[in-house]
Amino acid sequence: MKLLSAAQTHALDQATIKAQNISSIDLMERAANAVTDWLFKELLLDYDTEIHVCCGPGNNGGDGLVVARNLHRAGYPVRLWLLPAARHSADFTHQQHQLPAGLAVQEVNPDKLPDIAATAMVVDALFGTGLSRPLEGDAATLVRHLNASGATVVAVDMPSGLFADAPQPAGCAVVQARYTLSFELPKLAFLLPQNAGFVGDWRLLPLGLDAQAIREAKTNLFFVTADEMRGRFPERPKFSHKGTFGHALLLAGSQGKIGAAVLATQACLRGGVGLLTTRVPAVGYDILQISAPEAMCLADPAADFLTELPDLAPYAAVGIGPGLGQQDGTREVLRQLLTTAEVPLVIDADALNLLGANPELQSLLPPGSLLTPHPKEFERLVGEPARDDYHRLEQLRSFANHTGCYCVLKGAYTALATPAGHIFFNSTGNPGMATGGSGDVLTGLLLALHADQRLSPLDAALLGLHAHGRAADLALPHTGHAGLLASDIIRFIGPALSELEIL
Ligand SMILES: NC(=O)C1=CN([C@@H]2O[C@H](COP(=O)(O)OP(=O)(O)OC[C@H]3O[C@@H](n4cnc5c(N)ncnc54)[C@H](OP(=O)(O)O)[C@@H]3O)[C@@H](O)[C@H]2O)[C@H](O)CC1
Ligand SMILES: [K+]
Repeated sequence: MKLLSAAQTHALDQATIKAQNISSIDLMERAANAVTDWLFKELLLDYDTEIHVCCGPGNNGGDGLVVARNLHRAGYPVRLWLLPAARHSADFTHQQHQLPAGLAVQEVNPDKLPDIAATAMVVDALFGTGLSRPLEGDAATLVRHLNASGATVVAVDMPSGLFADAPQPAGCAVVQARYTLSFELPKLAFLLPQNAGFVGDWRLLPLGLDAQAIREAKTNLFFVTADEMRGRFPERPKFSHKGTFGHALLLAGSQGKIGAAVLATQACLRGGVGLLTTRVPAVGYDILQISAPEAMCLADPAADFLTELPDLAPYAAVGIGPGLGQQDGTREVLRQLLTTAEVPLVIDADALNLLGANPELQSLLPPGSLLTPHPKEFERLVGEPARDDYHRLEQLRSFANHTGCYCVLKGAYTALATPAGHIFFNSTGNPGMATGGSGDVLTGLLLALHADQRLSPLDAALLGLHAHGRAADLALPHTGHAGLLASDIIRFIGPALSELEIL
């Protein structure tokens, strides 16, 4: 799915109106009816629920007027609040004239704000994609009042005060929605951790936007859905053999962190690799052989950390990082790998920290490699803290661009930046994954997919991110969030990948 800017969203509305030969009022009715249907279906409102609908002066407010009308007609006791404004949009004014006589309408008085019970439901239709500056004055006062009420706030299209595609200054008033009901395509703002407290759970409602206009809209930001991933993992041909799926090499583990090597090894095996050799320091040999008998184990001559790079000739892809430690000897293994590898590399964890601590190594990164930092590792890699999540995305894009590598930024919506400047947000996964070892599992899985000769580096990365989150989602009913372990994710890699084989 494309992520479009506020300006592009507006253009898409106009294109839809033209292509479908409808009026802007028709589109507003569709939007507001979809919101009302959702409220009826998902919130199961009682007829005595206190409902407040707060409307701003533009078309977001117009949507709110139609929602209030619908709720009133359905027999709910709705109170409608209008924000004082010098000008209103034409469609707002049109909808204001359609309000039924019995519906209570009041202008918001900042000196006597509405009484809102904590058990009430508030529909926030103050501002949407037309927000042109941070909220202040009456609008900010009302928003702070809504947030303090403790009521369940359902935002129409956007939590009011939040920009769709740019940061807002710290401390300015933004609605803290429990739900945000947006239309057809998500907004970039929904995917960034800094906005989680405003957006709440977001949903996309159908609006019937013009498919051709969506296809033609230019963007380098994408939200990757399950529908888009389905069928992208090729089924195994009947006459395949283990060579078809590649022989991978994993460099991992150090004294006290052999578990990371085990997890990455098991995940790589479950990711369908043809053959896997794992290189661990000697201390890990027995552990690995016992816990992952399907993998070959190549022990380093040193006991506690890696000091020698094996001959790379047999391998289709190499992964490095889980539990590696940052010893000088291991740094030299990384340096040698970066200068000699001619196959795709997957670089994680301490290998990233070594790249951060030794920036001269970064110029050796073979183009096309995949790096998988979490935000702290990414900060060490680029050597500069980000101002906010939007700035961090720009840093990510620029890093991928100047190194020619694919770079992940792990999070609730893990982002993948490509050398060409695209950013793909993953849609699977859950908070149970915030636990030690889940990154090691991702590395192992990504390594398996990079060794598979049938997949491009981009598809391998997208499939791996999707399947990793999906495996955790499949594990969740068995474990709950708190009880989810990295090894539970491994158990469900197979089923998660199978889902992606079928169109
Ligand atoms: N496809 C769709 O998604 C559809 C969306 N619809 C809804 O329409 C809104 C966008 O409507 P728009 O009228 O463009 O914008 P808003 O309603 O968000 O706000 C515009 C008015 O608000 C004023 N404004 C902007 N910022 C502030 C501020 N900080 N303080 C006070 N007033 C502000 C703005 O005035 P300007 O001075 O900036 O001109 C406008 O008066 C979208 O979000 C959906 O909810 C349609 O219903 C159809 C389909
Ligand atoms: K809103």
